[in-house]
Amino acid sequence: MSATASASQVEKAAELNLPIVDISGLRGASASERSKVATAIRQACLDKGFFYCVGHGVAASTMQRLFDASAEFFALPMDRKLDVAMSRSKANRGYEPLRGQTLEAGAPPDLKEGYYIGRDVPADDEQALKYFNTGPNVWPAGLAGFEAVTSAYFAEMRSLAGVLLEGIALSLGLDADFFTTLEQDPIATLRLLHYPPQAANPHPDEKGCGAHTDFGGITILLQDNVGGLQVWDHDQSLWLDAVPVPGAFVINLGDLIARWTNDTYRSTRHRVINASGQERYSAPFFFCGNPAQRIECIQSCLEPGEGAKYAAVTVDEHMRERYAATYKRSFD
Ligand SMILES: O=C(O)CCC(=O)C(=O)O
Ligand SMILES: [Fe+2]
Repeated sequence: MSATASASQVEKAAELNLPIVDISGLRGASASERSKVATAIRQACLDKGFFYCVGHGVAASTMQRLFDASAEFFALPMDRKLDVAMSRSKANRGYEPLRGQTLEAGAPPDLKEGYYIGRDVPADDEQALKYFNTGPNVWPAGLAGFEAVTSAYFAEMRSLAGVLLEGIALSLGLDADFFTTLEQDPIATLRLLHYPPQAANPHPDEKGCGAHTDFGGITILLQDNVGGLQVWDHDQSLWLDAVPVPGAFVINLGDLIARWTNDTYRSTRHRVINASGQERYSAPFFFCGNPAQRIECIQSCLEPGEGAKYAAVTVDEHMRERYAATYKRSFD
């Protein structure tokens, strides 16, 4: 796998009509450049709710290092992977075997294996004792560089999420710092994913990742060149291929932003079907936010006379509920 793609893949991406948004203007000081980016983000969020992001400042070599670390981990013998099983971690860190999660209710479990990394918080820290998905990471023994590479990538994603959230705030006509409290001590998860090729005769409806919406605020997805991610087109009622674009992240919004904006910005359904015959690797970074943050409809997202569709909820409550549904067990 590699972080670059062929010319034909770029052409296909252009055909797809998922917009490519260059966010470099958000990282500069010019108010008019920031506003241009905010307008492009707004259009993308009102339309498919998915876009390719370029001008993000993350080097291709950083992406490649992450893919290399991921492939090295998944190639380990199963007993070594199970030494760091997620089921042993109170903070849901570590290895999740194939078919460990069912993202689409009623469909067979997902044909993917994963590795979860988050903000490293000591187990006896007050936040770890209180909040969902908060605690220490676990690291596989004997994999030189795995912790350093994935932790550095996690830090880059956290700062890119901050830039994107500023753009999203501006795109909603809010102050650029609207999401600052959300960014404090956040729940955020980097998930390394490995999809084996689907069998020629898979179980009916079996997928790499069942159709779902993401749970959190924003997702920054790195995918390799294999393809297989599909995005639901609400207006045309069909699945669109999100063809890999070299060096670009795929950005989408999760349920928390949909709730916060009363579905002005929707949390778009997507799924993965790896029919390529090849191994597929991806790495979504889910930025969910401060667990105590209350998500309550932003008043300016309401039309005159319109009511809030969703009850107020904290990030912590919402995340526990979504994990419980897709892992079919309680996360109290
Ligand atoms: O692997 C991908 O491309 C998408 C993964 C995904 O949607 C998820 O983990 O929520
Ligand atoms: Fe997803």
